[in-house]
Amino acid sequence: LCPPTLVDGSAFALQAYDYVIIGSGPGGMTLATRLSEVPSISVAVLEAGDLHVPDQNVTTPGNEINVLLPSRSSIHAGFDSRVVFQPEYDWMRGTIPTSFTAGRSIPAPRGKLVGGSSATNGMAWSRASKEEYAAFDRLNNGTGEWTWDTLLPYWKRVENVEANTTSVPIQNQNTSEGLFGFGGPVNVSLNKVYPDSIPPFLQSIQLMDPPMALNTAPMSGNTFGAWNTFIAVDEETGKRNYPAVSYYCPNANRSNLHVLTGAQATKILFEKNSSGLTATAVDFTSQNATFRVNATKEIILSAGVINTPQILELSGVGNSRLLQSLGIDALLDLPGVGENLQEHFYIGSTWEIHSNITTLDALNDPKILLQQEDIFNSTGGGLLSATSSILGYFSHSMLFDNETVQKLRALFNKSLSKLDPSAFTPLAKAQHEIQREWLANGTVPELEMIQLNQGFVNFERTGNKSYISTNFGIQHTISRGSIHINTTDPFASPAIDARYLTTDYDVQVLVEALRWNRRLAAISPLADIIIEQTGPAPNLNTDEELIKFIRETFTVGSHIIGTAAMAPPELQGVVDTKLKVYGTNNLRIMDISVFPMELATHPQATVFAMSERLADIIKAEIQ
Ligand SMILES: Cc1cc2nc3c(=O)[nH]c(=O)nc-3n(C[C@H](O)[C@H](O)[C@H](O)COP(=O)(O)OP(=O)(O)OC[C@H]3O[C@@H](n4cnc5c(N)ncnc54)[C@H](O)[C@@H]3O)c2cc1C
Repeated sequence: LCPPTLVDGSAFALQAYDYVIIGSGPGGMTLATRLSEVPSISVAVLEAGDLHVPDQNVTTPGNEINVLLPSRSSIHAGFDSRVVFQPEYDWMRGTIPTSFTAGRSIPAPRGKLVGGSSATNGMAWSRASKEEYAAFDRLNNGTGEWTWDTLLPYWKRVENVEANTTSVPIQNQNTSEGLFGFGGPVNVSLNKVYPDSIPPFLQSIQLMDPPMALNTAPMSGNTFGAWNTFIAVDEETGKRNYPAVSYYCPNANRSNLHVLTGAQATKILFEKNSSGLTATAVDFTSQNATFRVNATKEIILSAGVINTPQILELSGVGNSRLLQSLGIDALLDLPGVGENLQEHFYIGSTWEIHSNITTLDALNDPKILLQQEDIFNSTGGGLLSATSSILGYFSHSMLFDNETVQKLRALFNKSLSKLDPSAFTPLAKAQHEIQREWLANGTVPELEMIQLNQGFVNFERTGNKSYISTNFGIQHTISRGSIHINTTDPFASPAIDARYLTTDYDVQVLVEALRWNRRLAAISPLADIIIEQTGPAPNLNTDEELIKFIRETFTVGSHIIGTAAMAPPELQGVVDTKLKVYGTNNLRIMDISVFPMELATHPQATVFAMSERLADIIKAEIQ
């Protein structure tokens, strides 16, 4: 049970609030809840979507199963997601099609409901390596404010770990008190159900040359190896845990926390004075009418990596040349707004396996789906409780022979040197130097492997066949994209010029990953359960053939970051280390767009922890 949100925009706009937060994802809702712990301050949240509590489409893990599919009508078949890329729950954004993506618009799903994209995501709960957070710090002049060590107490504050670590495919997983939290709002657990295709897969990866190691402490800052991922799921009920149920519902009755849903912010208003711009109000639409809500202390933009740069630009904050070309009064020239877009691109391999092994493909059979819905609703278990839990992170030398490692290193440098330097921001150039070091030292993961117990690429949807797949994603790409408005209409999607697969290096890493998969499939005991590879087709072998396959079928992690990056002004950063927008007195950004660099991880846990830490920063400033 959850108290309802406010829905009447006119009543909401009559009041002024100390803090007005735009967006209720892990960035916005975590902050709103923590700030409203101080009874003397009032906090208002504007959320464009609705409150979906209760809603089985959201809370049943299996309903999200196909997050990785590029398009529901593409060559990929599968068990359609009930939330991702569904207009009731999603902003339905997509990239500009290019020849690099074989003419496809690549979906950029984003949750549009209380809880944001954490309500529609794959639930994986992980942290990146210490060295990657150190890059956050390095890019911000080494102030020591945003590191793995400064985030650890906040991860622990968010988490309520309740994982059963005994009947799992990788034993002895570390859940020690030094690393985890046990009293926080977000329930973190491990899968309860593991298809029988997992043990042969795990055995064969350890027989590869070089062998894949298993990692039983992947949350310790060393993420190398394969592991069984934690998930943001309630162990007892098997249901997704996300900011609506973890942060909003238990605190919804606070008299100083006001959450208005169905309310889309369209513009932030500023007053100009000698110390810079002061954000004073937000324009928003609710039930087809337009309103303005005043903020007396601060406005915090938490609209996510796509809509945050859009709202900044609509409000006159961004690259002044772009704003002027659209007739927008440029209040602040911040050329980094909307730039530095980074994402993880993945390529899938699928094999049909013997049908006596039950995989998640069984859910394609409507009768089995109904049975599993009953099982899930009565026990919180069954196939619908299972996520793709076996994953891992690797440097090139952990997967490939020395010749390939050297080839990829050389290609990184060659690809960079071929590019027009003016196409990159100073921040991107600084990131590339860090990436060059990481490649040379092999100390940071370059690829993620996700194992899926279902068909994923070119498989038939018969319901009586079983498949196993892997999905390999490049973690630190050379390419950088952008998100900018091309109209002053706040209801139009901004243009997402993602530039995926525009450099030879980014593509070749995925080619090598496909070849690694071919080698894996020949190793018993995995080889013994495989009938045939269904994607990529066995006759695709040359680089050229595999690159065509990659462009036609690659998917993304939905881990876009960086479009309002935390970085110094000389690198064209947008926010400082207190997440305040340069040139403003009181506009902050708290969402994933502030990540200064892509992390080799599933990012939601870091967004929650950063928001928890920002709440402490703001509370300290109030006193
Ligand atoms: C399909 C998918 C799968 C993913 N899988 C995983 C995973 O398994 N593990 C993981 O760690 N991460 C995953 N992620 C990423 C993770 O969910 C996001 O990184 C995280 O939710 C980002 O949080 P945020 O607060 O920055 O933004 P969001 O969660 O996107 O929240 C932004 C909120 O702002 C609202 N909003 C936007 N514009 C406006 C406006 N103009 N007015 C009012 N409200 C507005 C939105 O409706 C939304 O509620 C996935 C993401 C997606 C989309």
